[in-house]
This record gives sequence, C-alpha cells and structure tokens, in this order.
Amino acid sequence: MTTAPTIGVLALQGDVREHVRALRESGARPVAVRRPAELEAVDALVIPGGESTTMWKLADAFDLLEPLRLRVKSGMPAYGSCAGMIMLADRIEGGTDDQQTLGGIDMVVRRNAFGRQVDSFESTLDFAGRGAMRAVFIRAPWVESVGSGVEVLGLAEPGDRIVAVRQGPLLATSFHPELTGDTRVHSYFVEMVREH
Ligand SMILES: NC(=O)CC[C@H](N)C(=O)O
Repeated sequence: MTTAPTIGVLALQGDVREHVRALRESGARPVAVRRPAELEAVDALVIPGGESTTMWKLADAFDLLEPLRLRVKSGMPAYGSCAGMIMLADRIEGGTDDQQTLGGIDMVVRRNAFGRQVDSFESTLDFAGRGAMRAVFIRAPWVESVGSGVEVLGLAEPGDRIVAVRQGPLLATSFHPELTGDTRVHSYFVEMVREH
C-alpha cells in the first residue's frame, strides 16, 4: 500500500479525537466510524477505550455489532485500546452476564484487573522492543492468558502483567497511547496495516 491507509476510529465513545491525531501523525488518513457504510469504507479500525459493557450495546444500537464481527473475522486489521482490547478478546473475565465482545484474539482478558489495586496509574514499559514508553492505565484490563498464536508485545508493573498483544492483523493494549503524545503504538499499527 503506497498511499496513506484509511483507518477508522470507532466513534461511539472514548478518546476519538486523540486517536485521530495520533493516526494522522503516524501517516494514516483517519476517519470517524459511526455507521455501517463508514465501516465498509475503511482499511482498518481503531477501537478506543471507554466502557466495554456499554460499547457493545452502543455498537448493537448503531447496527455495527455484526458488521464489526464480520470485518474482524474477514481479516480487517484492528487495534483495541483498553475497552477496545476487551472487545477484541475471545474470552473475558469479570464482564457482566450478558456482555458480548467481537472476539478475534485468542486470549482471556480480565476487566478492571489493576483496578482492584489502584484505579489509574502510569508505568514505563517496552512496547514491541521499541524502547521505554510511558503508558497510562485507566481502570485497565490485563491479559490473563493467551493462545499459542498470540505474540506478547508488552508487560507492565505491577506484577509483569501482559498488557500488549498481537495476533495476525489484530493488536491490543491495556493502556492508552493516545494520551501521552507518543505515537509509537499507532505507528506500529499503521505499519501492520501497510504490510497487510
Ligand atoms: N479506560 C477504559 O477503557 C476502561 C475499560 C473499562 N474498565 C471496561 O471494562 O470496559
């Protein structure tokens, strides 16, 4: 792909503007996605943080849940941050009884996992071997376990928990890279989309 890839940002809740800015700085053409037709037009999608229990209901109300599942299943690159990570998990712990995800990454994600110790915090971690990075966690999940096809891209204190993973065209982080002005995670995703 030689031209800038068109990357959607799911705009139902969360830091849409910040993701748009980080994607633009990383060489992509970002667009907000709220409708099925907008989803169809993108090469890839970012799913921001928010509240995963609300996000799937909003996606359902906007007639996006099934189209999202289909596109993820058919191999569209997607990057989920925090609640977005939960949306990309095949299995979750600590969800509500009726909670649904899109799935796609063979992992178990525990909701509000760090939250039992502390609500929000910052940590420094190495993302995908690209050097030390400041990471912001807000009522963040962690990855409890991963299947053999999942690459672990980052661990965080406290507890050396898995907080960044990739499986094929799907990327997920427990933290919010859109809040620190460090575009390395978005650049990594844009590279994934270009190589796709
Ligand atoms: N900042 C976030 O996205 C928090 C995630 C939220 N705790 C959830 O379970 O969906």
